[in-house]
Amino acid sequence: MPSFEPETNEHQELSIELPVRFVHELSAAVSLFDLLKTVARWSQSVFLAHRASITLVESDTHLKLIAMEGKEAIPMDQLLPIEGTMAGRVFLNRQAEYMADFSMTRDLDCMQLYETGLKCCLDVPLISGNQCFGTMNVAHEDTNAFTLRDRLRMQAMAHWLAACIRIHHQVEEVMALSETDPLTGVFNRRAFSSRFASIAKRWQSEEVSLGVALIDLDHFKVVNDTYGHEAGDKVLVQVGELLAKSCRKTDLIARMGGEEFCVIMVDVNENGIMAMLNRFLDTLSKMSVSFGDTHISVTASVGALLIDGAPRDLDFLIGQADRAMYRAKNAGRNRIEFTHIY
Ligand SMILES: Nc1nc2c(ncn2[C@@H]2O[C@H](COP(=O)(O)OP(=O)(O)OP(=O)(O)O)[C@@H](O)[C@H]2O)c(=O)[nH]1
Repeated sequence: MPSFEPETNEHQELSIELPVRFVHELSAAVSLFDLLKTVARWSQSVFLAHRASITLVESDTHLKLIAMEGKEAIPMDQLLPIEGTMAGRVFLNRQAEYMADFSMTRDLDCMQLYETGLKCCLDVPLISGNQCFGTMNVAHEDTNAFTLRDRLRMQAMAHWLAACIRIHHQVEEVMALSETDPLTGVFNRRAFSSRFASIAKRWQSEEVSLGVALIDLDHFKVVNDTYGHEAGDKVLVQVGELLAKSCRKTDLIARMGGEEFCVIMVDVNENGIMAMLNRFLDTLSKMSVSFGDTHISVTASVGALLIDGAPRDLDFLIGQADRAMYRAKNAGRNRIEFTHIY
């Protein structure tokens, strides 16, 4: 495999000329995916390549093809193993590689490119700070089609792209934190309202039924007063975990505040709602939270709704569920009060 000579000051002075339309399209990209697609598309023309692609790390063992332009030599849904591929090696070693002639290659990805008539490729790592996020790749139908200058230009683009990916990940982390209840890990009330807005759209357009359950722990003040606030926190964490286990993956679960949780279920019926909630209450009443030498048990009261008719706003639903939940409290707690709204 031919390697490039080391960078010199002269190389550092190299400039990259980018088509103005490329820069305009970059500024129009509204998501990371858009940005990667735009870069792949333009790198094909900037480097006069027959194929350009971008991979991002998917797991300890695989890269994922995220954007591709030109020859579809490797299917988009195929995960690339890090072991045994040139892209994987570039990712692991964090160093650009140039395969000038595929006829001798033993790398799985290069062999796949070779089968479709491509003869050489240039891969550079996407590095920002101390992290490598994946690789940028261009391939050509002629052997030895890329130059050192191409590598330096592509590496510079990859550094810039990696910085964008890094910032995107940081924004995602901050957003996840701002949406999560720090104690239990379920959504907080703010996230609940914004996620409900998108559920409401589906509710409106597909006319599916909606289930709501407001779950309030019983006599939780006694738990705090008897065992302390820390013990109460531990109970809340385990209730959140049990609720997440009891619900479907598609259900929206949030801690509304204090010892109150809410679940929104799309496309459900009365039997489904009641079966889930009964299972939850039953497991909860048998659950024992250990705290030091003590074991704490709690129960909950639930106000449940099924709405079959026209969509309603969130305040109305919470108000109705709250009323049903208080009926459950007044009727002796550890039970469900159900209301069907047509
Ligand atoms: N440990 C802990 N306690 C909390 C938290 N948020 C609210 N609480 C407590 O939850 C308790 C709620 O008490 P109440 O509103 O009187 O309700 P309750 O004792 O559960 O009684 P009922 O709802 O009528 O069954 C209060 O003692 C709050 O301090 C929290 O984050 N951690």
